[in-house]
Amino acid sequence: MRALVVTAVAAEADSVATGLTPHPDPVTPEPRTLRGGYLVTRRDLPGGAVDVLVGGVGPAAAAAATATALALADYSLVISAGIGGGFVPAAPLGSLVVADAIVAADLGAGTPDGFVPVDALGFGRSVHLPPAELAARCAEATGALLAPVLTVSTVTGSASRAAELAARHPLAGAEAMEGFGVAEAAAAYGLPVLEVRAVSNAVGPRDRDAWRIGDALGALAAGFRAMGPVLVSWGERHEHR
Ligand SMILES: O=C(O)c1cccc(C(=O)CC[C@H]2O[C@@H](n3cnc4c(=O)[nH]cnc43)[C@H](O)[C@@H]2O)c1
Repeated sequence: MRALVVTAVAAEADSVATGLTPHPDPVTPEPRTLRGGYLVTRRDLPGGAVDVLVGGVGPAAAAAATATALALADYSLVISAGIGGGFVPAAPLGSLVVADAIVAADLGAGTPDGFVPVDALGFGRSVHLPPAELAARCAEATGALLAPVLTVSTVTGSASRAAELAARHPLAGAEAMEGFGVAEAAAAYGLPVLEVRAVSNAVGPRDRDAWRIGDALGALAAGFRAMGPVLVSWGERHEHR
């Protein structure tokens, strides 16, 4: 199994790499290599390896970084991972959400009758579906909520916006900014995609003091520690080469 994990910032990449390290050493800085202009940390797993790449914030940066990495190396699975906003109470602070759907929640057109998503406009897709079995196994192994994860270009900052998104996506568990970009690049290479988010804040009124980024990064590391064996097993059962 050769997985590419794409995060927005280095702190998220460090959490993922720590989770995939059997005996992490908190003192030794992570050795990173530069590949195609992006910082990458390598983790070896039984029967394969995971490359953790720092791709930047937002769907465009994530898509560019993912497509660059997929053009330079051969992967069998792509994962968008990082912190995200949780739709509470379903996804409380410090919890994990594994996407059963990766949704472009603000890609489309505003009309007098409301938002029309890009697929309804006839210009492409607004949803990517992870492999159902793999997503379910990852959620089970990590204790995560299995739910749609929304990709937005602007962090929700009001109760009205949160309500608008929840009304359109009543099952949504989390909101972030990179998943759909990663998924579009993965789809271009015919690769399966996952998204895993650790909840750092509640989706709603902007309250920076309420963000718990440190706790979310810890949950992200724990999540990848639990996911490691699931990824290895899935690779053994789904890769015949
Ligand atoms: O409102 C602020 O000033 C503020 C404070 C801390 C972080 C931000 C971000 O814009 C972080 C975006 C970054 O983190 C992910 N993320 C985390 N929570 C959310 C959210 O509620 N909605 C969307 N994205 C979120 C995101 O994937 C980015 O990588 C702002």
